Formats: sequence, structure tokens, C-alpha cells
Amino acid sequence: MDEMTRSRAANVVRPRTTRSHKGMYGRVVIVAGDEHFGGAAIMSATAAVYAGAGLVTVATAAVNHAALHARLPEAMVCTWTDAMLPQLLAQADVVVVGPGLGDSAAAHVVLQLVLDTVRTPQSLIVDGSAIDIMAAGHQHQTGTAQTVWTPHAMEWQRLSGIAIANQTVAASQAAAAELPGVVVCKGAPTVTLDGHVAFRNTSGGPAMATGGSGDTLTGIIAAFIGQFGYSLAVVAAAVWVHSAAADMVARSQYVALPTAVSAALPTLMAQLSHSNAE
Ligand SMILES: NC(=O)C1=CN([C@@H]2O[C@H](COP(=O)(O)OP(=O)(O)OC[C@H]3O[C@@H](n4cnc5c(N)ncnc54)[C@H](O)[C@@H]3O)[C@@H](O)[C@H]2O)[C@@H](O)CC1
Ligand SMILES: Nc1ncnc2c1ncn2[C@@H]1O[C@H](COP(=O)(O)OP(=O)(O)O)[C@@H](O)[C@H]1O
Ligand SMILES: [Mg+2]
Repeated sequence: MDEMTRSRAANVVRPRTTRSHKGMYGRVVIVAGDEHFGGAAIMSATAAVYAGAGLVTVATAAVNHAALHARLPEAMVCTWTDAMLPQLLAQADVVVVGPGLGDSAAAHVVLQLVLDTVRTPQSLIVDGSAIDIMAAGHQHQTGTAQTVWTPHAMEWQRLSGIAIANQTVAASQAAAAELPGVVVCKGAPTVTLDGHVAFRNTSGGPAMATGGSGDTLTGIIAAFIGQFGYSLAVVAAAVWVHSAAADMVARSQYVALPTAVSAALPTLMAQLSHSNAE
């Protein structure tokens, strides 16, 4: 099994070219946050912006819009039933679906809209409640080969059918081979795999064991794909940066609050890109 290390992550986080514009760094649409889980949408979107995505639009329940703007004026916003959403999804480079999506009829409808719209070479990140809905419906296919599944152990048990105690890399590889794209098997450590190759993460720790850490990871993965392209190594590098930012926070704080982790991203990514530039 390969390891995702600082030096490998630094190879992904390239210095930006002088003549660049936000359209080069990814149009990201995040479909998340029902009336109860607005924080998940805000944490995912915050991470996507702070990890360098070019443009971020959040499709979330209307009740979350004011809170989102208050914390993240950089993000644009719409509802799940907005007439603009199908076009926004069709024009996105990267779509995230699932953080705080919940299990309502509306959640099922908007998930199906995403699955019916997003096609290769667009990338799709499937997380949280979207994994649970697809697992319950035995839906294991998406519209794009560039899919990233980000289950924690319980979500992976639901999707793969592998009991948590039996989630070895070999068993997870066999299950991942039956899914489009790559699977981020979140845990301690996280292993990112595609049915053939696996990257074991070398950063992170228990300070990350708090609600919102996974929501935050989805935004970082989306931003990385939007800037650096879709590949197993880019996704594994996003996992490394997420955990390394948490390690930076955990040096002085008992819990790595997901919003503090996002706040640490621009500094960490600058350090990595400078080391890459040398
Ligand atoms: N502030 C917010 O709005 C938040 C929203 N969230 C959303 O809430 C929804 C439900 O996600 P949850 O993960 O909370 O709920 P789940 O029911 O999917 O998982 C929570 C339970 O799964 C079990 N579990 C998780 N990881 C495990 C492991 N490694 N080993 C053994 N058991 C494990 C634990 O019993 C845990 O209580 C998702 O859509 C998520 O995005 C959460 O991310 C928390 C924060
Ligand atoms: N003890 C730990 N060591 C390393 N990483 C951890 C630890 N506990 C949690 N994490 C990380 O925190 C994140 C938790 O994801 P998840 O359970 O989906 O959170 P959320 O509450 O946002 O849904 C994963 O990336 C996981 O790898
Ligand atoms: Mg989660």
C-alpha cells in the first residue's frame, strides 16, 4: 500500500501561475444542508473556498441562506428546487452531494437530479446522507467515472455490506472495484483506494473526532479536483491536507474544530506550494 506523505501532497499543491483567473480553479456546486443540518453545508462550502476553489455555489435549504452569507460571503447560494439548479449542476466542474442532506423526500429528489445530471468529465463527491440513501436503495452507480465516495466506517458498512470489524484494505478494495471512481475509507488512518491502488494517510489524529470533520473534507476534495484535476493521488493529497491542517490546530487545541481546520488551509497550502516551488 502506498503512503500519502507531505512531500507527495506538496507535489499536488502547485504554485499558481501569474496569468490565472478563478475559472481555472474549479466551478464547485455543493448540494447539502436540509433544515436541520445547515452547518454541514456551511462547513463543506467554507472548506471548498478556503482550499482554493474558484467559484462555489451552495444548494441548501432557504433557512440556511442568511447564516451561510454571514459566514461565507464568497459563496453563492440557491435552494434545491431553484429553477437554476439543473443548469448549475450541468455547468459545474465538481459537484458535492450529501453533507447534511438528510432523508426527506426532497433530499431523495435532489439527489436523483444530481445523479441524472452529472456526467464525465465532471467529478462527483458522494458523502453523508447521500451515501445512506444510495446504499438503502442499492444504487451503486453514478453518471460519472470521476466519482469520489467519502464514507466513514458505518457509512461504508451500509454501502459495501462489509461489517466495520471486517473492513480490511483487501475487502474494501474488492468492494471499491464494484463502484465508479475512488473511495475514501475515512478512519484512523484514512485509506483512499480505487479497487487497485491504495494510499494510507500519514497525518491526522483524534482531535478530528468531532461533527463536521467529514463535511469539511468534502469541500477540500472538491477544491483540489477543481484546481489540480481528478485522480486517486489528488484525492489522497486532499485527505492529507485536511488531516495536516487538523494537526496544526491540534498542536494548541484539544479538539480540531472543523471551522478552525478550514481557517488553517490557506497557510498550509502556501507552505506546500512554496516547498514545491523550490
Ligand atoms: N453540523 C451539522 O450539520 C452536521 C451534520 N452532519 C450530517 O449528519 C448526517 C449524519 O451523519 P453522521 O455521521 O452524524 O450519522 P451516521 O448515523 O451516519 O453515523 C453516526 C454514527 O455512526 C457510528 N460510527 C461512525 N463512525 C464510526 C466508526 N469509525 N466506527 C464505529 N462506528 C462509527 C457511530 O455510532 C455514530 O454515532 C450526515 O449527512 C452528515 O453530513 C454531521 O456531519 C455532523 C455535523
Ligand atoms: N481518531 C481519528 N484519527 C484520524 N482521523 C479521524 C479520527 N477521528 C475522526 N477522524 C477523521 O474525521 C473525519 C470524520 O468524518 P465524518 O464522520 O464523516 O464526520 P462528519 O461529522 O462531518 O460527518 C474523517 O475524515 C476521519 O478520518
Ligand atoms: Mg460525514
